Amino acid sequence: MSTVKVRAIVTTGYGTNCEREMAHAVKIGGADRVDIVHLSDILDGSISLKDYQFLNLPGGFLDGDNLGAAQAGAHRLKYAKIKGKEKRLIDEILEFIERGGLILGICNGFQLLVKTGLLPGINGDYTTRLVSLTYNDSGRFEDRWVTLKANPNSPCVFTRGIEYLEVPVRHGEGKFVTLNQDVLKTLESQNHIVFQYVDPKLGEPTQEYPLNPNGSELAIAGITDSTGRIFGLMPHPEAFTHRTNHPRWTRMDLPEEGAGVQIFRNAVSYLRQS
Ligand SMILES: NC(=O)CC[C@H](N)C(=O)O
Repeated sequence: MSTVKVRAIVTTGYGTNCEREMAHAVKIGGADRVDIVHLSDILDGSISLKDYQFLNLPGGFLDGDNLGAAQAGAHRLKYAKIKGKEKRLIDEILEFIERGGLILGICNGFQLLVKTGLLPGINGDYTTRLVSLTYNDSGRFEDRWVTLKANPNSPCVFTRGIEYLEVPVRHGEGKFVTLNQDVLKTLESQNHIVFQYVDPKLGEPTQEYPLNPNGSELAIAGITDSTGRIFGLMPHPEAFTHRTNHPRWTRMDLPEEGAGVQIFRNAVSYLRQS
């Protein structure tokens, strides 16, 4: 039995609103310690990512979605220096990745990962911005349950053993787009695509609304970097930790634990073994 203690950090502040849900999911996923930390405490140097192996970026409305969801937050991450150090937050995150840490960005956290260039992280390039998340085709905030299909060939450590997953989305800017067709082809051929929105009856990716709630290219709901250790997705697995979260729980025979927990359990197991 491995004795590695898994320490997870969940960031908050500046408009984040899913930190408690995410911390709860990480906890029942098996982490030994879960700290909810204000981004300002990292920026002022009082908390360091060095003390953690699992970085969680939750959903919300960072800076009120000003300039586009997570755009202002991405600038802070890339350009604000940590007090008393010559380092920026992004440098601390790059060191964290180098040390083998795991990063999970959900919804606003995913938007933050793509807008900084940390994803798609093709062949270790964590600074070039190649993809984005923009306004839903419907032109409105989408708050509904969707069905996802996992790519069995993706290196993503978070989705091991998952074939399909039902989870909610709640976003205004969830449409996944790429800079050009070459980027999209690379994501596909190098298995960066982790989750796609599917028609639950057919089990295949769909562009049909509302099964695909935002019009994402190739129905993409989540992607990973080349190592499989950085994962971002628009839907919320942390919002399905208990059977009563499911909209049809009174009519279905569901296990006590919600299916979203597996994402967090996989992360913790991976860290225990590494
Ligand atoms: N739930 C979320 O994290 C929402 C993200 C972002 N504010 C959007 O509406 O797209």
